[in-house]
Amino acid sequence: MTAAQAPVTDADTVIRMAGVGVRRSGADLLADLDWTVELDERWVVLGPNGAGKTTLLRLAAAEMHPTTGSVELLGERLGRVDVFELRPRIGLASPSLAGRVPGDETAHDVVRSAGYGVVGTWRERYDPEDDRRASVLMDMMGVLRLARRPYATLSTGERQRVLLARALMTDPEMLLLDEPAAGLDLGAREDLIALLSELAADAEGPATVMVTHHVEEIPPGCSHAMLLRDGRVVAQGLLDDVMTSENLSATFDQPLELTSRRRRFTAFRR
Ligand SMILES: Nc1ncnc2c1ncn2[C@@H]1O[C@H](COP(=O)(O)OP(=O)(O)OP(=O)(O)O)[C@@H](O)[C@H]1O
Repeated sequence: MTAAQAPVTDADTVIRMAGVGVRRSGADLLADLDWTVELDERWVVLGPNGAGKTTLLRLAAAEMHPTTGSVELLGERLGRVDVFELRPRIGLASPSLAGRVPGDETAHDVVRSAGYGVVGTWRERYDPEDDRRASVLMDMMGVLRLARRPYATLSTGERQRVLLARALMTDPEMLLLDEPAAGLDLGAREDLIALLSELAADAEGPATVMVTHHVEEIPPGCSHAMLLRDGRVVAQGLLDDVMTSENLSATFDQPLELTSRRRRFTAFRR
């Protein structure tokens, strides 16, 4: 391979976006976005409703293509790679995925089918190792006792844990979480944040990108942050540099005071 043919991304870069724009119906959902995520980084993406967070995550999940610019995921350029080969290397838990799970599917099947990049068991063939791994992950997430329950009968918090186990099923190189704490009660939210914090601390764990609306949900151990507003980056980089009252105020377009205590954030209007 000549130098010109060599992949532009080094092995530790899991996401590289350059000059990315996404345009739909004449509107810029994302514009002029440059972003690099390394294997050992744990990102949070924060912004108000409609900022473009889910669009960004869908690009990172190889679920859509940019209108302009380039997206490289795990060393492969979107548009030049078979996304069906790429997707099992990416763990995704998102409301849109949750909405596609057939209600009568058991929790165990929801987790196990991730290896095939499908929701809903169809004609896949599973080996005992798939079953074992699904059980180990469900145990880790505290939902093993619910393995035989239909997904539709689970509570919001139980579903989130099942989806997290599913996202980890393929031992992904990157983990993408879209509002994992949405709809959880205080205890379930704190349990989830503790779990995400543990994952973040695992040096062998995947690069992680978590989308949220709430600074309270940022798990200790997050290393980087991106603040988005109207499809544009307000600030991005090391968490401590990005998470300031000024940046947060600019992102949510109101005077906000950001405080942190024991590696957790709170924000309120001044
Ligand atoms: N196909 C489309 N055509 C036009 N606008 C769209 C389309 N899809 C999404 N949008 C708009 O793009 C913007 C960004 O959407 P996106 O779902 O990425 O935002 P978000 O930051 O995840 O929002 P939320 O926090 O409310 O989930 C929104 O204003 C949405 O209405």
